[in-house]
Amino acid sequence: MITAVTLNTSIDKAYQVEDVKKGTVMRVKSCNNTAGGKGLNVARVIKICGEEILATGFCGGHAGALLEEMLDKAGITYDFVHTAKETRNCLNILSQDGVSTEFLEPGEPVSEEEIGTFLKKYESIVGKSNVITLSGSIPQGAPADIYAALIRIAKDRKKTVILDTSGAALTEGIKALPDMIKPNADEIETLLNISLNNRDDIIQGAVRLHDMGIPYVVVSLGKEGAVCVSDKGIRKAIPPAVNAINTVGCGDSMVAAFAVGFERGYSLEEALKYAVAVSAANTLTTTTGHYRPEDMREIYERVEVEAL
Ligand SMILES: Nc1ncnc2c1ncn2[C@@H]1O[C@H](COP(=O)(O)OP(=O)(O)OP(=O)(O)O)[C@@H](O)[C@H]1O
Ligand SMILES: O=P(O)(O)OC[C@@]1(O)O[C@H](CO)[C@@H](O)[C@@H]1O
Repeated sequence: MITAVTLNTSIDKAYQVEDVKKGTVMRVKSCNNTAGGKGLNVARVIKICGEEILATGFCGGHAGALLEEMLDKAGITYDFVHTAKETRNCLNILSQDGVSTEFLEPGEPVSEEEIGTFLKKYESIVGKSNVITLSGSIPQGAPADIYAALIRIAKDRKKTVILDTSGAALTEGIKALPDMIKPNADEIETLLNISLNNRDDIIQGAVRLHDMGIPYVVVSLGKEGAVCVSDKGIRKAIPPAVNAINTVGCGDSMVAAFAVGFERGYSLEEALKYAVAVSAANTLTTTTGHYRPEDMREIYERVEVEAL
């Protein structure tokens, strides 16, 4: 089983509009609500991939109840700590030119008691999982090293852990050496306190992170695909050109597919090719953290993998 942790859940609202014009009244053409926060996108994609998934983290209030209802409809098993405060909303405004503008609420604080309850729940859940994904921002009230604590608990039980976050949560989290991280170029710059000027710099940055003791460092490069630095070498996978309509959740789709790859024991090449195909397929639907299997299969055949 794979467990997807989302500490800062949200009801994600994807608005389709003609255009975004600051200072005007804009009518929304359609609104697509999904159970969000990065880890729930991961959970949805893992479910489509066909693996057993458990979603956990915090949720609360009416929005929390709605979120659980959405997961029920999607057939995703969950076990959340219910918070006294309401789950947040995040907005993704998709204009007709394909540009996406996101507004992410910070979310309400969680209490010390709620964190304690979650840690107990997590310990029991981890025992039943093979792979754990830790995704997204952390709620106010949670310590910056909370992911480091979750990684240590999982690694003590010999589980595979993927960490996908940013800022202080990432800086602190990598100290516990997760099995995989998926930083973008900005995050590598912050982690290593360097500036990256080209593709070679990005790869060298990823190599440095790998040398610190992180077995898989995956750097996603948008429509150019992704590079993975690992003990088995450095591989790059490039997707075919696609008509992307919504790139929000692509990073989460990539994490989901890697989690599935670890669960199934894929080789480095297989896992990277699969992750690039799943994440590229995610761009072809307006639903965040979703893909059509037929799109993925068609893209998979055309993903090119090369050794660097
Ligand atoms: N326009 C695109 N065409 C094809 N594939 C894409 C496109 N955009 C993203 N992808 C796929 O999704 C993966 C992740 O995308 P991206 O690099 O944008 O991630 P990210 O910045 O980490 O995303 P997020 O903000 O969702 O965490 C890419 O490595 C690629 O495989
Ligand atoms: O605040 P977080 O959890 O870091 O990011 C939240 C979020 O932007 O991430 C997803 C896209 O990756 C969206 O579904 C969601 O709104």
